[in-house]
Parts: sequence; structure tokens; C-alpha cells
Amino acid sequence: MTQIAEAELRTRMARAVREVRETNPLAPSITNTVTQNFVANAQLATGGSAAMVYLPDEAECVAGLGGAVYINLGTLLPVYAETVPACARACAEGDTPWVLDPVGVGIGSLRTRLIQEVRQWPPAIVRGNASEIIAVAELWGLNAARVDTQGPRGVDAADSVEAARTAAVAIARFTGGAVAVSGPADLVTDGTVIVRAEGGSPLMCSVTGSGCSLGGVATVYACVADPFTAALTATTAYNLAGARAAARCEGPGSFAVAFLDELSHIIPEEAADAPLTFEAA
Ligand SMILES: Nc1ncnc2c1ncn2[C@@H]1O[C@H](COP(=O)(O)OP(=O)(O)OP(=O)(O)O)[C@@H](O)[C@H]1O
Ligand SMILES: Cc1ncsc1CCO
Ligand SMILES: [Mg+2]
Repeated sequence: MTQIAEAELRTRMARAVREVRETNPLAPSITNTVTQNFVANAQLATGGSAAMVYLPDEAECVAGLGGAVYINLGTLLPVYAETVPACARACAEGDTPWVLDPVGVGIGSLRTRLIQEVRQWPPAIVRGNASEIIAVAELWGLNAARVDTQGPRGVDAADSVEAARTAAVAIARFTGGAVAVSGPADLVTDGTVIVRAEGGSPLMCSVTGSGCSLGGVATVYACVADPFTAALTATTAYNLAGARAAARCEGPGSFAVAFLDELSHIIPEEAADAPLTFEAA
């Protein structure tokens, strides 16, 4: 595998921000009921278009309609046992990239079963907090990734981003796509390059759905860009918007509102100029 050059990646990030604003791409989702509204609003703020579905035939339908599809396992219903595999299969058959957020992996048996089942139709991007990324690598039998994990604490991370580094690289090499690990400093990799991105705000942990909506926005960018560029553009937009919103809010409630405003103001040049550090994986 050859490594993509930093300058080329930054150019692609700027192009992704611009193209989403110009083309309003549809990025449908199967996502949890807690944060569905925030996911849709964040997708719209970046210039994308949202459509949330629940049923298997709807999922197959949107796999053909969308430029990329988001699957978030946050609140499962019995129908998702059919919907999630139907969607991942339809995406694979139609060459539509899809993004997995394995929220709360470890809670109950259905999440585990679904993550194991979709391994055969690999997602273009896996986005999660550190504990979720480590858990997915374990479930997919990517043994190089085995680390001493705390395991997810419900839907929150109990591990550091650094602890998920090997798992993230192993997943990206397996899928051929990208992995975005969120936390105080984010880590994004395509399996050859690791990018670390700082910014954001601890207030993002006080608003449920910061991570879910980051996955939704990565899906919007995946409609117009390769998976690594899309994951990195979304992560960068979140770090910029999060820091700016935190500087002018009064607490979690006004932060969420200010965050959506700031997300809608991100311009291509600043996404490309963001402080990122690059290293070989
Ligand atoms: N301490 C922090 N400082 C700055 N930014 C943070 C911090 N913690 C998280 N973030 C940012 O918040 C966003 C969501 O990351 P987080 O790891 O909280 O996701 P998550 O646990 O999946 O969230 P959720 O499941 O509630 O949607 C990312 O953009 C990340 O960079
Ligand atoms: C709180 C919560 N519970 C299931 S999904 C979700 C949203 C954050 O992941
Ligand atoms: Mg999450």
C-alpha cells in the first residue's frame, strides 16, 4: 500500500467541504432513536441531506438512492436483525459506501451478532469511540489488534484513544477503508497513515449524539470523497465547530445550538488548514 501525501489529503478535504455544499448529497441512515434528530440536523448543517429509515425494504431502497449510507446500532429493535444485514448487503452489491457506528457494542447479543454478520460486507468507514473500535476488532477476529481493554461502558468509552490505535489500523487494513476513533484527540487512519486531530471541547461529551452525528456527517462526506478523506473532513469539522461553539455558549444546551451553527459555517480552506499531525501506521 502506498501512503497518501498530506498535501493531497488536505486538498481533498477542502474539495469535500465545497462539493457537499454545492451538491446537497443524500446520506440516508439507520440510526438510534436517542440522537436521530441531532444526526439529521448536523448532516443538514454541513450541506447534506438526511433520510432516516427502519424497515428492511426501505434500507435496501435507500442503499440505491444515497451516495453513502450510515448504520448506527445505538438502539436496536427486533426488525434491525433484518434491516441492518439487508442494508449492508445492498450497499455492497450496489457499490455504495456505508459507515458503521458500533454504538454500545457488548450490550446484549443482537449488536454482537450484527457486527459479526456485516463483516462480510465491510463498511467504508468505522467510526466509534476507543472502546467500541477495540471491541469491533476483537469481534472481527483481527487478532493483531488484541489489547488490554476495559470494554465499553454502555455507550461511552472506557479506553484511551491511544489504546485503540492497533485496533483502528487493523480494521482499516481489513476493510480497505478508514477508521475514525473519537476522544479528546481523535485518531483517523486508512491503515497506512495515522492522523491525529485536536480541538473540539469536553462539552461534546455533555451532549448526547456528538459521536453519532459525527458518523452521520462522515457519511455525508463519503458521498463525495474517498473514505479516509471523508472521515478526516468530518473529524476536522467537528473539532473546529466544537471549539468555536464552546467559546460562546453557556452550557450543554446552548452548546448544541451553537455547534450546529458553527458546523454550517465551516469553509473549505479552514478544513484543509486544520492542525493535524501525520505519521506512518
Ligand atoms: N475531551 C474532549 N475534548 C475535545 N473534544 C472531545 C472530547 N471528547 C470527545 N470529543 C469530541 O466529541 C465528538 C464525539 O466523540 P465521543 O468520543 O464523545 O463519541 P461517542 O462516545 O461515540 O459519542 P455519542 O455516542 O454520545 O454520540 C468527537 O468529535 C470528539 O473529537
Ligand atoms: C445514550 C444512547 N443510548 C443508546 S444510543 C445513545 C446515543 C449516544 O450514543
Ligand atoms: Mg457513540
